[in-house]
Amino acid sequence: MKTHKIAVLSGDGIGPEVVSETIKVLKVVEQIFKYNFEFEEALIGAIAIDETGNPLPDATLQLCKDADAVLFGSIGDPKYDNNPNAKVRPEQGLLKLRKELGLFANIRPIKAYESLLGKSPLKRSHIEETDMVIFRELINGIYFGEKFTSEDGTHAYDTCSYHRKDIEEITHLAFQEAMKRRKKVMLVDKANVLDTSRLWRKVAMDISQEYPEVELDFLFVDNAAMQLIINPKQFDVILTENMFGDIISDEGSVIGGSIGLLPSASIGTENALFEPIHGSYPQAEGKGIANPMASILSAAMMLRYLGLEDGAKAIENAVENAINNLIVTSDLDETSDYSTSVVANYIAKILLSDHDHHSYFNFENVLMGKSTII
Ligand SMILES: NC(=O)c1ccc[n+]([C@@H]2O[C@H](COP(=O)([O-])OP(=O)(O)OC[C@H]3O[C@@H](n4cnc5c(N)ncnc54)[C@H](O)[C@@H]3O)[C@@H](O)[C@H]2O)c1
Ligand SMILES: CC(C)[C@H](C(=O)O)[C@@H](O)C(=O)O
Ligand SMILES: [Mg+2]
Repeated sequence: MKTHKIAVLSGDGIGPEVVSETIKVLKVVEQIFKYNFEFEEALIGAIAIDETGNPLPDATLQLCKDADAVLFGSIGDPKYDNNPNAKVRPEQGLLKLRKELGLFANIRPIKAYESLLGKSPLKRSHIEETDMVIFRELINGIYFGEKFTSEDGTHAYDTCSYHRKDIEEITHLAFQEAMKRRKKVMLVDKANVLDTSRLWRKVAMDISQEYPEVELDFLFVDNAAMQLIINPKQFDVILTENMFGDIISDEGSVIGGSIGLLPSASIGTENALFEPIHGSYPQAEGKGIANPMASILSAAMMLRYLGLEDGAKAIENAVENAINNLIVTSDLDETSDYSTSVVANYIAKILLSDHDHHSYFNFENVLMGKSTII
């Protein structure tokens, strides 16, 4: 089996906690399916600023370019969030990495798990059977346009800019995904106000000609924010620009019950990075309460991207088993006191019990501190 080189960027806050649990799960999958992973860690975010002055050191970027895939945790720190004057910020590391790797499509699946329907603040009848995927453009738009702050700090602007070529490729991906699903693409935009949105509509209409079986529809983002709450079942594939995608995906996470469940894949032509959609959740750092599932499910998306479908499916099934048995962190069940690692250990145990009985018993010993196979 080919060796897959995986760059591991744990980052800040809960990033290192959820990523180390994910690697534990990946090592179990590696053993079961005889995969061969080579993990190499590198700095990004606030920790990279502390250690090198740069939120994306050159060595990190090079490692990611050379890797078969990047596993990313989260970045961000209150010392920057609370200081609008900071010139260097952790988020710049992630944005530069996405841009340098050409990760134009951020794919964010959202679904309502049957056993969590009662855990969402939204009504069960509204959310059951929801199954959608957001295709968020990731390396253009207002995040990357010209920016300005005046010397006296009284004037600032950010510019939202798109070229046709920035929209085409992700639009094709969204239509191709729709062909495998319920054949519906919803473009979320603000075409009643923004020129960039009108360009998105034109490009989507043109490209839709190549996919006659797929129904293309349009929704203004303000209405989309409401529809996501009152009737999320209507969505199959949502296609949208960078900032709208950022906002509506956090909103959509409420359907599943917690943002701690939502994975994502950021795909480019040459590279790919896998990241939970949540941030560094600094309030939880070191407490062992962060939900590791978004990160573990991002790793499943990584395996699928690497062509390791068996491992991907096995992880998704094991996570679903944990969810069905309510072996979840407190974000999904306020009565739960299962920690980040207890949840990940359970997922690892299920993988072993489903696929590798011999090691399963060893793993029981590991959990009881009697062995160190993992
Ligand atoms: N991709 C990223 O690395 C990323 C994404 C978003 C925010 N950020 C950064 O993270 C920092 C904190 O931002 P924020 O508070 O707005 O967003 P956040 O996603 O870190 O946390 C928002 C809330 O979501 C919940 N949450 C998030 N992750 C969770 C998990 N794994 N398990 C359980 N609950 C979870 C918590 O209730 C938390 O208060 C900021 O510095 C921000 O810039 C980074
Ligand atoms: C941290 C930030 C730059 C990032 C974004 O806005 O893209 C985050 O919110 C995300 O959703 O990945
Ligand atoms: Mg976000």
